[in-house]
Amino acid sequence: AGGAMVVTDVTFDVPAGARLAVVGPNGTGKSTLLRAIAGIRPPAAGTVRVDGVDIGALRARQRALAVAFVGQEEHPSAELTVAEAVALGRTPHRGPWSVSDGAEESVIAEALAAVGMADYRNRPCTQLSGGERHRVTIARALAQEAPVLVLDEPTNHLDVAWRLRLMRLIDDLDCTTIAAIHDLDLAVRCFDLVAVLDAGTLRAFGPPADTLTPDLIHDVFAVRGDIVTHPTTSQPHLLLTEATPIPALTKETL
Ligand SMILES: Nc1ncnc2c1ncn2[C@@H]1O[C@H](COP(=O)(O)OP(=O)(O)OP(=O)(O)O)[C@@H](O)[C@H]1O
Repeated sequence: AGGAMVVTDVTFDVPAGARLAVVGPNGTGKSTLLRAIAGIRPPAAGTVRVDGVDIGALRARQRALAVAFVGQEEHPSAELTVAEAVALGRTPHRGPWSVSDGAEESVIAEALAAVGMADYRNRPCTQLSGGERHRVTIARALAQEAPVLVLDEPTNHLDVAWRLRLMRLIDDLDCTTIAAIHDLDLAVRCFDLVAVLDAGTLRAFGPPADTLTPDLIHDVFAVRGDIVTHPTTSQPHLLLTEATPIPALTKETL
């Protein structure tokens, strides 16, 4: 309330099960949009519907059953063990008096295994690296088993191998996934749809090849984007370089 509108005029539909990458320069409104989608900070105007239901009208528990969210700098609570932090994802599924049973335990174990943290289950969250903590918060969201998973820059803190594993994981999930992502090459290769935000409005929306064109990349990000073919796999990749050629170092400039 009282704040300026950060994101305006954004309307799109994501088919169930699709993977949507939200891209755009820093400060363009990606986190704001994702928080609105997840119902964390409802929009001042407009609605977000999951399977036709306005999530702004849901109580917290129903909302948590509909959408799982991982924030950009979210950390598991320090006093919890890894397994306890992931178990929090099961809270909306539990009745007030229910205790954890075998089925609950197996969901938690599966989520931990998906992010490679099974061997850390009894470790306090304080004794984790930044990337490990981040993987635990992703496991917590997976354990929530919501039909929509919203991830704000999920590759942050992850090493190169884990960035690619996370993309594989997202690919294997049955749920709809919406992720803010800075790596445009990953957006092109690993997502079905791309929403390009530019200064708080939706600049383009559609399949990666139709949205992340060299012209649009130049316009929105002020860099040069070239689609190149991987020498071994023949897959298209997006190569990003500075828009203006870097002057070659000559004897005179050295
Ligand atoms: N709590 C806040 N109060 C006021 N303005 C905010 C607040 N949080 C973010 N903003 C502003 O809203 C705009 C959009 O921020 P947002 O975090 O959604 O951008 P973003 O696209 O996720 O950026 P980044 O790529 O840097 O994470 C920015 O101009 C930012 O300065």
